[in-house]
Amino acid sequence: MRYAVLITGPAGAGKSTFSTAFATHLRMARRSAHIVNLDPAATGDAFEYEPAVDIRELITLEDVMSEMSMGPNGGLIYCFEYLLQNMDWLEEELGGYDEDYLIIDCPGQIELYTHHPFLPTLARNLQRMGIRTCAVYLIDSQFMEDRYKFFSGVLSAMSAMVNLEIPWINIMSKMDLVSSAPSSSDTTSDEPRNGRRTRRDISRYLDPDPLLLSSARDGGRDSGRFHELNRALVQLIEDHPLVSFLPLDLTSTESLEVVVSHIDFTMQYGEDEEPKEPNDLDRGDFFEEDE
Ligand SMILES: Nc1nc2c(ncn2[C@@H]2O[C@H](COP(=O)(O)OP(=O)(O)OP(=O)(O)O)[C@@H](O)[C@H]2O)c(=O)[nH]1
Repeated sequence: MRYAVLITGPAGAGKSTFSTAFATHLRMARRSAHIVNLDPAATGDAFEYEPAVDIRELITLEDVMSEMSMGPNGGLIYCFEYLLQNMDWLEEELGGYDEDYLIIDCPGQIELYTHHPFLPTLARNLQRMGIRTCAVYLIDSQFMEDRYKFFSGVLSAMSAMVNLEIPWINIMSKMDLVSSAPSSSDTTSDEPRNGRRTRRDISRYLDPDPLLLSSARDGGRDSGRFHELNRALVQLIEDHPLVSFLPLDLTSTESLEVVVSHIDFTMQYGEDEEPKEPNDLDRGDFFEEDE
């Protein structure tokens, strides 16, 4: 059995960094892992490992922009459509990897996740090739600094999940940038105190609490029609609680291990091994000392 993890998420969410850390972790556990680069705009030194398969060997954004006189956005879409027309190239490139873990680093263009058919078609093709596939969707922990930005991230994750229809894990990346030190006594407010968030604050973002939106007090912004829009979003998230996030702190081996365990479980990696119970998997030590 071959396994593929699509590493998705908006630009700068940490996809390439996570792909490298993930590959290193699997290799240290003596598992065979390879990075597949599907970003035709990736710069030469984007990867610590040479990608085993690289879309830039088929087509690069630079060539499309210069030869077709296209801008960067149109050029990227052209590259993905070109790849879809050349799935036999990808199939051939992946053909040599049996019983391997393929870590597929996807581009950060948000259209790809919300409405473009590229990723659903790619996922169907991978499954047709007999590759068990799941996706992780990263959003940057800095989204937690602004609730409106955060909920736009939640909605983008929800939209991408619905669009892709494969097993799915949402990840809050760059948790090393978030201080989770508990404040002395008050853990009821969701506002950071002295610039530091409490663990309770963080849990309200990992399991998105729609009340964060309805309790927003941002001056004139939450009046009138904007307030109505927020209420509608709160209702949507309450009615469809599809999105929760696993925290990822790449400075902690344990945090990475927890994320990898969830990915393994989602794909039922190694069917011959003892099946894992979902309850055996927690979200690491973010809340261990809480309460
Ligand atoms: N502090 C911290 N920085 C990170 C982490 N992951 C990535 N970064 C930084 O965030 C920036 C973007 O990281 P990338 O891994 O290139 O993000 P990406 O999602 O692949 O970006 P695109 O391919 O452009 O969409 C880089 O400056 C990284 O060094 C992390 O876990 N912690």
